[in-house]
Amino acid sequence: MRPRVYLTRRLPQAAVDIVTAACETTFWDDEALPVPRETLLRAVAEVDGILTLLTDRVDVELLDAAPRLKVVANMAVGYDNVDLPALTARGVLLTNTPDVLTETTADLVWALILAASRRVVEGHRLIAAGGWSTWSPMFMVGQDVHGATLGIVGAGRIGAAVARRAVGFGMPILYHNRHPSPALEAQIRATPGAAIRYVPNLDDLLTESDVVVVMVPLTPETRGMFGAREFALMKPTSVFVNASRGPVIREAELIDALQRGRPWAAGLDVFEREPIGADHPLLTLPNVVLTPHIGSATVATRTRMAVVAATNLVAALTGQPVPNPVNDGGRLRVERRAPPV
Ligand SMILES: NC(=O)C1=CN([C@@H]2O[C@H](COP(=O)(O)OP(=O)(O)OC[C@H]3O[C@@H](n4cnc5c(N)ncnc54)[C@H](OP(=O)(O)O)[C@@H]3O)[C@@H](O)[C@H]2O)C=CC1
Ligand SMILES: O=CC(=O)O
Repeated sequence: MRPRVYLTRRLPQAAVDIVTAACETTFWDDEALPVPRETLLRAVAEVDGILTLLTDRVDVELLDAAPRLKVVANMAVGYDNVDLPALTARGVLLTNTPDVLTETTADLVWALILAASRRVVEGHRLIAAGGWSTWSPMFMVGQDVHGATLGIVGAGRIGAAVARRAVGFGMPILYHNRHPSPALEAQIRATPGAAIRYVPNLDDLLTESDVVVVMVPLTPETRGMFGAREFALMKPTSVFVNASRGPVIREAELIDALQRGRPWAAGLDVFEREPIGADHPLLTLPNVVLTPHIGSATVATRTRMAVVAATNLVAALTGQPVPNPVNDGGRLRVERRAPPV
């Protein structure tokens, strides 16, 4: 009998085709809105696998509702929406979608760096409000990006792609991870004149950088990593960009810091509680640029992510090698299990 799966959102047809070719498939037939929790809990009762988005909470309650579940294929590289220890304890495999979104997300980080540094959105708003009267020497002046020191917190796949782009802007690069990355350093130094340095102490990176980009995963260790203390260390001319996860930042403390002018400006793609509304206090600040969690949002990349998630799901349920397992223990159990009856 073919495995049964549930897709928690309407996906690009290329991904649906992969799943339906191998599995009995039901899905939440809406592209824009997440499946309501009660519907999801009912839908997973008989399934062997689910394809989830980062808007779906995969926790003990859901696992209890899905006794046959063998695999959760998350259509994202981040998986902080999933209770990984709970999945692993039950031998349920988790997969994610790394790599295919790396360059696209790095592009968006750069959009935020440039827009926040050069007041792009503020300028647009000013014109739209009829507030542009003349050219004057210090009108709408921002901060230079070229030649500025870039500090990357979380220089993994995406952070490294951000760093590669910085070489073209002539920016010296600092990075802070738990471990240095000789591969990244070699890649950057392959360009004559390009400079990169590992900074083991986060405080040092914050005091030395002109632009700070955060690209760490959300974990117990990184939750609340940036607050009033960290912002106070930054330069009064600094630009802060977060495209990782909202809860890495203590948002109320960032708002307070931006009101005080340190950092000088911020570009944010992610928020403590998403989605945020038009009444969010960040929108009262002139020195922020906000995007609605669209780091990987291009047609090509979202299609690739859906295809990768579908491929992971099907591979796990048909005994094929799984391209992107997150928890190896779960994967082994999947392979040992008898086919679904
Ligand atoms: N805005 C958006 O739309 C998107 C957001 N994301 C977010 O970006 C995150 C990163 O993705 P990706 O680059 O592929 O992931 P990677 O795992 O490749 O990179 C994460 C980096 O963070 C570092 N890191 C992890 N924990 C810590 C810590 N406690 N302190 C300092 N550094 C740390 C890691 O290095 P080390 O292990 O040495 O510490 C690693 O270099 C995702 O988890 C997701 O949350 C991803 C895609 C799109
Ligand atoms: O935020 C997106 C992801 O892929 O993670």
